[in-house]
Amino acid sequence: MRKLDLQPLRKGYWQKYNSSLSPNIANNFASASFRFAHSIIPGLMKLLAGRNATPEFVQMRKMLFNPFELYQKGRLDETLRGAMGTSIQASDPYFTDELKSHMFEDSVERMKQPKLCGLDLVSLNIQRGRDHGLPGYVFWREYCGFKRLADFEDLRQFMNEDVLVNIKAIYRQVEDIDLYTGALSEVPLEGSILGPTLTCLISDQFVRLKYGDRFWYETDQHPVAFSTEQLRQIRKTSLANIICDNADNLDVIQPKVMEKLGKGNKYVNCSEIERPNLSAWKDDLNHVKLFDDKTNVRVLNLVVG
Ligand code: HEM
Repeated sequence: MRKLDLQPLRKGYWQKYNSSLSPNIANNFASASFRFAHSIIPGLMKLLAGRNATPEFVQMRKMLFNPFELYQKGRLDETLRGAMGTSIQASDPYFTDELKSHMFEDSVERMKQPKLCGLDLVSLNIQRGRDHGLPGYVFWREYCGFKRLADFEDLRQFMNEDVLVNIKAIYRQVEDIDLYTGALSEVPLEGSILGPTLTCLISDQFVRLKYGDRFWYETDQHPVAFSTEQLRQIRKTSLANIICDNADNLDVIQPKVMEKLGKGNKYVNCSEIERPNLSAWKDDLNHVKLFDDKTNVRVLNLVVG
């Protein structure tokens, strides 16, 4: 993130907009690479009634297409508390059965349709890559600048034995391996949850989304640029403040929501979390000159009256 300058700035404008880069979403990103996150989803959703309460767990199949649960008193806050206190699963080629065998199973029943078996998200992902015409894993490794793979033995350097056994049992040749299967089977890089191919393809997308975006919020290009004061206020926004402001009655939160509670990330009161002050966006009608200052006021009165 730091090397590619993907971190938000703490102050000032970001001046690396590049009009020759396309911020479009790449086919590989939507049909395979960014779906890696399906592997880190836990099968049970945690609900926490209070910070010291005993957690309750609900199978994911019961929650998909079921927002009605959240309408019950206290349920929204229990869900948010539970989600903030849940760690991700390992990013690997293994998935919860809730997504592999039971996806949307209960929602069909709720719609009073005859009971069907659930869907398999992993098969859908692999199939989606194929019907979008994605070349195989071997192609994408080369695309990322890695050495061309000649056979299954070449996979040993970056895949574990158990994974390799499965891959060899399913695919006839190394060129047949789907991008989704191959990329998720790589051992993650040190300090990361992604292997080399996913790191390459996902960072390519994020670089283009930022560098190729003429409206990037930190741009200094007029007329789209925010004022320095507006930017200062935007930088006070955090996921913690958004959750506090939108929950029903959440009293405390960890400031770094996506990180575990602990030293350096202890509960603080929602009222103590910094928030942006929106007065930096207040219009000063005296500056909107239609003819002169006097007529401006009269025109507005006419419209209102
Ligand atoms: C409970 C959580 C989730 C469920 C049940 C879910 C389910 C799905 C389903 C059913 C599809 C369409 C599959 C197809 O027919 O091609 C899909 C697509 C996708 N998912 Fe997920 N997903 C979840 C979470 C996530 C997360 C956390 C990420 C990434 C951070 C993600 C990334 C994607 C992407 C990039 C697509 C393709 C979107 C597109 O091209 O329009 N999903 N997901």
